[in-house]
Amino acid sequence: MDAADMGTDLEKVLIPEEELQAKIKELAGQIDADYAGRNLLIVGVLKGAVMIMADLARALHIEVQMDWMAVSSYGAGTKSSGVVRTLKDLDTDIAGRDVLVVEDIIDSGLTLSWLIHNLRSRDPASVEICTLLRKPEAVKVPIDVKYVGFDIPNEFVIGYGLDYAERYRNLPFIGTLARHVYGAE
Ligand SMILES: O=P(O)(O)OC[C@H]1O[C@H](OP(=O)(O)OP(=O)(O)O)[C@H](O)[C@@H]1O
Ligand SMILES: Nc1nc2[nH]cnc2c(=O)[nH]1
Ligand SMILES: [Mg+2]
Repeated sequence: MDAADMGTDLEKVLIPEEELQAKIKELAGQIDADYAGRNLLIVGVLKGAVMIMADLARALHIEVQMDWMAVSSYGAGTKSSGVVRTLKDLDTDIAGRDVLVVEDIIDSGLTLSWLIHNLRSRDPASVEICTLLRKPEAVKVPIDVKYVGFDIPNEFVIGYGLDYAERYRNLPFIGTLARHVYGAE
């Protein structure tokens, strides 16, 4: 799916595909350097982080293991409920492991602050965060993030894993939606 397939639903492209891919290579270079000689587990947060996990993992030169958690704090729309639920836990025992949580976006920070707290209670050697996007103006819970792709304005974005009511995850860029798509919300 691309901009042309969206008709009038697309308001604007915020971060084009080439910029995303260049940034992911840059992040991978930093992670390669920081975790050289270690045994890193990267943890993707379903479903939004699927694209960044897939591209980041392939851009890394170090060997990593991959696991997934599914947590949800958002309903069908654009507002966080503030209540985080575990929908799928890790398959891996992370005690003593170096863990890097990979996320698509930090908005309020509620999802990751809950998740990091949850993972730290399992006695890992280290837990760090890599997020493709962050909204500095929206953050309600400050979070220590080691790797950030882009700081973006406080707008609801879609594409590259990020959905609106489960739509538009399969766009290769980050964009914003035209007002008419949200309807009466
Ligand atoms: O910082 P926050 O305000 O908590 O928002 C960020 C989280 O919200 C989205 O996930 P969502 O819960 O919508 O599920 P999804 O990844 O399956 O789309 C996004 O992928 C992050 O995980
Ligand atoms: N699609 C999408 N999901 C989010 N979850 C938290 N913030 C956002 C956002 O801006 N877009
Ligand atoms: Mg998510």
